[in-house]
Amino acid sequence: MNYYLVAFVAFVGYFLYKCYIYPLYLSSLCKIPGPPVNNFILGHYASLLRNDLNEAFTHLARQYGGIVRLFFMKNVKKGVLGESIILAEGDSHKRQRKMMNPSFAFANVKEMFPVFTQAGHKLKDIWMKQIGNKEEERITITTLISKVTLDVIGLVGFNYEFNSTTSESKLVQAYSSIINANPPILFLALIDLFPFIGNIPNPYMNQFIESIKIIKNTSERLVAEQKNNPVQGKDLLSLLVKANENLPVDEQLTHDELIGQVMTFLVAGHETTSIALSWALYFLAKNPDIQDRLRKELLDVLTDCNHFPTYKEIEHSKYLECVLKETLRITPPVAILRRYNLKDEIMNGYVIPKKTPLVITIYAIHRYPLVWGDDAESFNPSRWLDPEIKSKVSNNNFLPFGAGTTNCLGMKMAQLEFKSILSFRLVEGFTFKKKYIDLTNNFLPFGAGTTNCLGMKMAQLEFKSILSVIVRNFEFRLVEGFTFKKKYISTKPIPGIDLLVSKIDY
Ligand code: HEM
Repeated sequence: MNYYLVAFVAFVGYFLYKCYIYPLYLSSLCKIPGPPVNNFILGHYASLLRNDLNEAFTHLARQYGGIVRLFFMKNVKKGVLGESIILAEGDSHKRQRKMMNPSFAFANVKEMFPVFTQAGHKLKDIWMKQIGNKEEERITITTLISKVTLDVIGLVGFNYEFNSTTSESKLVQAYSSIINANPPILFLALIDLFPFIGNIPNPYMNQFIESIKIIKNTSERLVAEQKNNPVQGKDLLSLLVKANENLPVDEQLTHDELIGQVMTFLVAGHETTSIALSWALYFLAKNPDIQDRLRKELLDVLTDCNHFPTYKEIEHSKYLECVLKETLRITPPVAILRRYNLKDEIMNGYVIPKKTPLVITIYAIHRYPLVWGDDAESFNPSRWLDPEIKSKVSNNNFLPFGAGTTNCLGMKMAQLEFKSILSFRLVEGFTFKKKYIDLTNNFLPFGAGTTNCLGMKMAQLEFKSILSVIVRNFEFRLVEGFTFKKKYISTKPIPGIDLLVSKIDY
C-alpha cells in the first residue's frame, strides 16, 4: 500500500470536510439564512469585496433579517498594533484597560482642549493661505485633516511635535502607504485563505512591512525618550508610564505592551477622527441648509474669526453635537466589530456553536429604519433633537468605543479556516463572554461594553473643536462630477474628498 497516497487522500479529505463539507452542509449554522455561496474557493469574498462592503452588509441585513450567515474569515494579527490593548483578551485586556482608564479620564481630556482648538486654527490658516485672494478654491480636504489630527495625537499622546503639516515626515508617509495601499481583492482573499502567501516577497507586503518598521521605531523612540527623560506631562504616554511605575511588577505593562499602546494611540487616535471630520464636511457641503444652520449657531458664539472657542462655547453648541452624532451614525469610522462567543448560544432561534466568528455591522445597525425612521439613509442632524428618536437611542448606546479593524488590509493574517461569519443586529439578551457587548444597542460608533473606545470623549471634543473653527470660517460646496469611494471595510474616503472652499469674510 502506498502510505504517502493514503496520507495525501486523508489530508485532502480532512481539508474538504473541515473547510467545505462541514461548514456548508453539516454545521448548525447552515440553518441561518444567507446568500448562496457561488464561489467555492473565495466564498462570499468574491461578491462582497467587489462592492462597498458596508453597503453590502446593510443590504443583506434588510434581505435576510437580523442574522445572516456568510462564508469567509480574516484574523487580525499583531502587525500595526503590536502587543496592544486592542488585540488583548481576557485578563490581559482587563489589566491593560485598568491601567489606561485614568489617562483617558475626562479631567485629563479637558486639559487637551487647547490643542484641539489650535489644530482647528492651524487648519484654518493653511486653507486661508491656499485660497488667498481667490473667491473659491478646490481643496482635497482629507489630506490636511489627516495631518492635523496626527499632529494632535502627537501632542496629546506623547507631547511630541510631528509637524506633519509643514514637513513630509516618514511617519506620515508610512501611514499613508498602509492606509492608501490598494492590493487587488484576489490577493487579499488568497492571503486570507493561505496566510503563507504573506511571507512570499511581494510589493504590497514589502511596503507594508517597511511602513510598520517606521511606526514601530517611532513608537520605541517615544517610549525611550519618556523613560530616559521623564517629563511630568499630562500626555497619554507620560501618564501611562507614571501609572505603570507605581504598580506591582506583575501588574505592570511590559516594554512591548507599552510600545503596543503607543502604536495603538497613533493608529486609533488620528485616522478615526480624521475620517469623521472629512465626512462631516462632505455632508455639510452636500446639504447647504444644514451647513448654514450650523454656521449660524457657531457665529452666535464665535463672533470674531480669530477667536479660540472655549470649552463652554463648544459644549453649549447643541446643533454641533447633533452634527457630530449624525456623522458618526451615517459613516461610523469603525464600521464593524469582530467578536466570537465563548460558549454555545441560541440567537434568534438558531444555535451558534462556541467560537463562531461574528461580525457586528455598526454601519448596518446605524441604518436600521425601525430605529432611525424612513430617512435612515439621509444626513439629518435634526433627528437628534427629535424626542421619539432620543427615546429609542439611550445614552448607553453612545458610550462604547471599539477597536479599529480596518488595519487588517494587507496585514499578515494567520489561520484561515473557511468558517462562517455572521452579521446581525438587535438580538435581545445575547451576550459575549470574551468581550461583552449588548446587542440591543442601536448606536455604537465607539463600540460597546468593556472594550469600548478609550478615546471616545477625546475624539468627540476634538471633532467639535476643529469643526467649529472650520465651519465658522469657510463655506464648503461639492465639486460637480467629483466621485470617491469608501475603502473596503472602513468608511475611509478614497482617494480623498475634494470640495470647493471659500472664505467667510466676517
Ligand atoms: C471618531 C473617532 C473614534 C472612533 C469612531 C473610535 C471607535 C472605536 C471603536 C469602534 C473601538 C472598538 C470598540 C469595541 O471593540 O467594542 C475603539 C477602540 C479603541 N479606541 Fe477608538 N475611536 C475613535 C477615536 C479614538 C481616539 C482619539 C483614541 C485615542 C488614542 C482612541 C483609542 C482607542 C483605544 C485605546 C481602543 C481600545 C479599547 C479596548 O480594547 O479596551 N480612539 N475605538
